[in-house]
Amino acid sequence: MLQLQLQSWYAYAGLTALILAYIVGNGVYGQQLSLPLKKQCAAACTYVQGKMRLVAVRVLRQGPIPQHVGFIMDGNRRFAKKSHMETPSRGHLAGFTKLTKVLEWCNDLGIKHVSVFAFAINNFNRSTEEVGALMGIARDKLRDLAENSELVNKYGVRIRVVGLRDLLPADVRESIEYAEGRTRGNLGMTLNVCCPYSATDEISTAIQRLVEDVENGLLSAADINETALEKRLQIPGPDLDILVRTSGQIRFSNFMLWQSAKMAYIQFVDAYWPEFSFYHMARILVSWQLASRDIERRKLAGAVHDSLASSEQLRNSESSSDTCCGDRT
Ligand SMILES: CC(C)=CCC/C(C)=C/CC/C(C)=C/COP(=O)(O)OP(=O)(O)O
Repeated sequence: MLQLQLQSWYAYAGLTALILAYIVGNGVYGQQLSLPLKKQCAAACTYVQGKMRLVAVRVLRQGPIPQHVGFIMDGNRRFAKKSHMETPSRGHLAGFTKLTKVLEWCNDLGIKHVSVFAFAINNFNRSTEEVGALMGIARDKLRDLAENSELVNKYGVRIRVVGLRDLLPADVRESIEYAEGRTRGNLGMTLNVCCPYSATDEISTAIQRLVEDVENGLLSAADINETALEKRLQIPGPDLDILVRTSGQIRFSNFMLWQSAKMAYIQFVDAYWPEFSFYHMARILVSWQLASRDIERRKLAGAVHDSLASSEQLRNSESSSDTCCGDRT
């Protein structure tokens, strides 16, 4: 056992030396390194990073793990420009690739619900080419994800798409139905893809549903409360524990406002979405873990406050029904 550990430490030490040699060598003699050697060094770097990530995941899993994390994947076009890509849509493609990585990390960390802002309702105002490219990505990649990815086949990720689906072209809707259908029974992580979505639309649609249910006699007007509205929202599952927005912009852009209203730990990251790294993710998780005891205390206080408020409400409604309407039987 000890021998095995020693051997792997030797391997790490060897690889670290190789990487250092690469960094130093590349800086000093960079032009002289042959291409195969450069490739080998780069592969060694990736290998060591992967191993370090596994160790970090193990350490992080010793602490509390958030149930639901939301991502505003911002900065794809600026990334495309900065990287001299041909079109902004290349940035969105890079954004999708990063999304699959992030889902892998979340799965490894044991996060059960992930929600991502893939397309805002007002993104339809962008150029025809860009909207077309984004629709193409949604059509092809959602099908691909459901069909061929390790995330779905090995880890049992369930895909759900939320938002105003009727606004999407028929071929995109078909892919969505395929992806949702194929992953419906999966019990691993749930991925909510918000597309085309806005939080204010989600809330006003829920209000509309409440009104319809009251009109159809399925709900009494007296029973309208937070819980009744919540049940009619499109994004299921627990409230957000963490909301991450990349690209350095400090705003919510109408994403999951209801679900982040109570206790979401908001994190703005100064990197474009395709640049978001495991290091960013780990740093966010550690700071949430450090704050989590305080968050739990506040949640508890909030729950006590809510239950006091609702019993007060009940008393008031009982006394007002006593005085104004007589019996409720
Ligand atoms: C199917 C699926 C889940 C696809 C996901 C692809 C993806 C990452 C979409 C995000 C699209 C978007 C509008 C990002 C915001 O960055 P921006 O375009 O506003 O960039 P900017 O802030 O630099 O202008």
